[in-house]
Amino acid sequence: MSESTGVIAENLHRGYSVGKKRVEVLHGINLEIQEGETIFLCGPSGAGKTTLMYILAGLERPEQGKVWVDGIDLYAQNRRQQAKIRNQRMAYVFQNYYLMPELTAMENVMMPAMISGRDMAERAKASLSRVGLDHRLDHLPAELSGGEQQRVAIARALVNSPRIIFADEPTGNLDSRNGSQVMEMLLELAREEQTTLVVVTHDEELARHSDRTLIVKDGLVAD
Ligand SMILES: Nc1ncnc2c1ncn2[C@@H]1O[C@H](COP(=O)(O)OP(=O)(O)OP(=O)(O)O)[C@@H](O)[C@H]1O
Repeated sequence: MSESTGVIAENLHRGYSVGKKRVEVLHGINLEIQEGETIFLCGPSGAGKTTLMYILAGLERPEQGKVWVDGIDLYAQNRRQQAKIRNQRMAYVFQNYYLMPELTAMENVMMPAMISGRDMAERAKASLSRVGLDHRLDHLPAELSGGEQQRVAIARALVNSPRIIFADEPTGNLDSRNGSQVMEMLLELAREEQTTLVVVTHDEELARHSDRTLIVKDGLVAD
């Protein structure tokens, strides 16, 4: 445990073996994300943006290197402790929303609150209200537009007041108007809550919103 807050990556290496072939993706990445910062990870397709984000987010173990989250050495923790850190401090927004199809908007947003055992319904309602979906509480995902589904996913991400939100191509399935709206909403809410926000996108135009943009290329990152 160290005194620092935010996310620190030290010398991250990750590659994949497919059959006899080996692909080296990350070649020793070092970076520091301050608490409350909005950071975009950009770069060409296949450069390793998602791989890097998953490692920072506790979703994929690096082959070498360390990730510190609020001073905790993430991958030195056992699986249960890692799950607890993810549930208490982190939230995720994905390109495909990953809503449970058989649950209503309200029930989807209540899910992480149930896991962490807090008062569910009020928090879920408040969170959906913040993304402008008070009138869609009882709709199933299939009864919502793409933009609305992503707003439910954002409400779900916010419900436990996470320290860090990781968003992987959050506007990738939306047209440009809906995409901008969703991105602006995510940025505004993260700023209001002083939540650290890490966004992966190949759309450098969106990166104008960030405090800092890092380009992932050739296995390394550059400002
Ligand atoms: N599980 C896996 N097994 C084998 N190779 C993988 C695996 N996951 C990723 N890769 C390879 O690692 C490289 C980086 O993938 P990654 O998804 O991190 O890139 P990206 O920068 O997010 O790309 P995009 O913008 O196209 O989504 C790619 O060449 C991909 O084929």
